[in-house]
Amino acid sequence: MNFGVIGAGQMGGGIAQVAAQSGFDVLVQDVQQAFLDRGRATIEKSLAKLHEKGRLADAPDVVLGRIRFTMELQDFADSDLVVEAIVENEAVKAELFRTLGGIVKPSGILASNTSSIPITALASASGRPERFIGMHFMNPVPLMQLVEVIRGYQTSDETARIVTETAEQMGKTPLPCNDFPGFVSNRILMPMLNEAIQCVMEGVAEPEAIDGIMKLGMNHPMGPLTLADFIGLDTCLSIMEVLHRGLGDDKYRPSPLLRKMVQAGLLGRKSGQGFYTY
Ligand SMILES: CC(=O)CC(=O)SCCNC(=O)CCNC(=O)[C@H](O)C(C)(C)COP(=O)(O)OP(=O)(O)OC[C@H]1O[C@@H](n2cnc3c(N)ncnc32)[C@H](O)[C@@H]1OP(=O)(O)O
Ligand SMILES: NC(=O)C1=CN([C@@H]2O[C@H](COP(=O)(O)OP(=O)(O)OC[C@H]3O[C@@H](n4cnc5c(N)ncnc54)[C@H](OP(=O)(O)O)[C@@H]3O)[C@@H](O)[C@H]2O)C=CC1
Repeated sequence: MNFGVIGAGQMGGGIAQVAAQSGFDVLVQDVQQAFLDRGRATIEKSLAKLHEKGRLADAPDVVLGRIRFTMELQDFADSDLVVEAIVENEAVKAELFRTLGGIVKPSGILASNTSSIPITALASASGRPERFIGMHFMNPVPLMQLVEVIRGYQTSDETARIVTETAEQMGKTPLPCNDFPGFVSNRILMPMLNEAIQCVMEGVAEPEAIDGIMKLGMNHPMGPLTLADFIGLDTCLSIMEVLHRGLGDDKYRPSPLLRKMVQAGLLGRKSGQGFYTY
């Protein structure tokens, strides 16, 4: 399978890596060489770690050898499946899919790894709504089991079947859902993270105590503020805005502190500072 990935950030890099681990020929695109270099370095580090633990079937070099890096969208003409993992912004994603729809061969499937943006709207932009779907991986992709498979209004049964089988070939567990704001994962997860941020703002407890209470009290692997920093506070804000706008209920209102931190450029782990310093 010719497997395409757009965006070499934390999600795109992880998706490309797992696709290559499964034996697919992978092509990754980003808008600057520096982002491609950073993505490649992250993949190398992750492969080395998995190899050290005996969790890779092939040598890291062999897996890496299946991944090509490019800045040209035209290179995706022959892709069988392209997964988009660029910034969580509907206008930017729609523009990309308008372009990709004119490049990728007609039988190719286009998928978005979006956390919350309506699949049906992106499908319309692509010009091939029956061969468009949400393929939502979890962070960190090499370690997390789930792929949420989101059908848009016009997604065909054939497209859903191919993408489900592909996720299984990647060693993941695909679970289906329909196209509603935030799908299942972020409709349930993100309000909890937002509430934890609101607790910081209201002085209910210090960040370390909030995280500790949720880790020790609920057996969560990471506290909500650590997880928000890990996901990226900009991505968390975008998701809350989609939930608030899409469901029209003030219970999804983004915390003003979350908004302020994003305005200040405190995006969590990826910027070096969020609720914690990295
Ligand atoms: C926003 C969205 O749209 C959707 C989302 O993705 S929401 C986010 C979903 N993800 C989560 O909720 C993650 C919650 N956290 C966890 O499940 C766990 O903390 C975790 C799986 C990330 C890590 O597991 P952990 O038990 O805490 O152990 P930890 O010691 O931190 O890491 C385990 C090992 O994996 C390694 N590891 C971490 N990331 C890795 C990666 N990308 N590749 C390879 N190895 C990795 C670590 O280096 C560590 O190795 P050592 O044992 O040698 O130190
Ligand atoms: N973070 C998470 O935990 C999860 C995120 N997602 C979703 O995955 C997507 C990517 O998130 P994430 O990897 O965290 O984000 P990152 O910021 O790590 O990566 C996004 C990448 O896409 C690049 N990019 C931005 N605009 C374009 C464009 N027009 N064309 C090509 N590349 C572009 C970015 O470059 P630049 O640096 O210039 O912005 C960056 O390299 C989002 O839709 C997000 O909601 C899904 C599951 C989990």
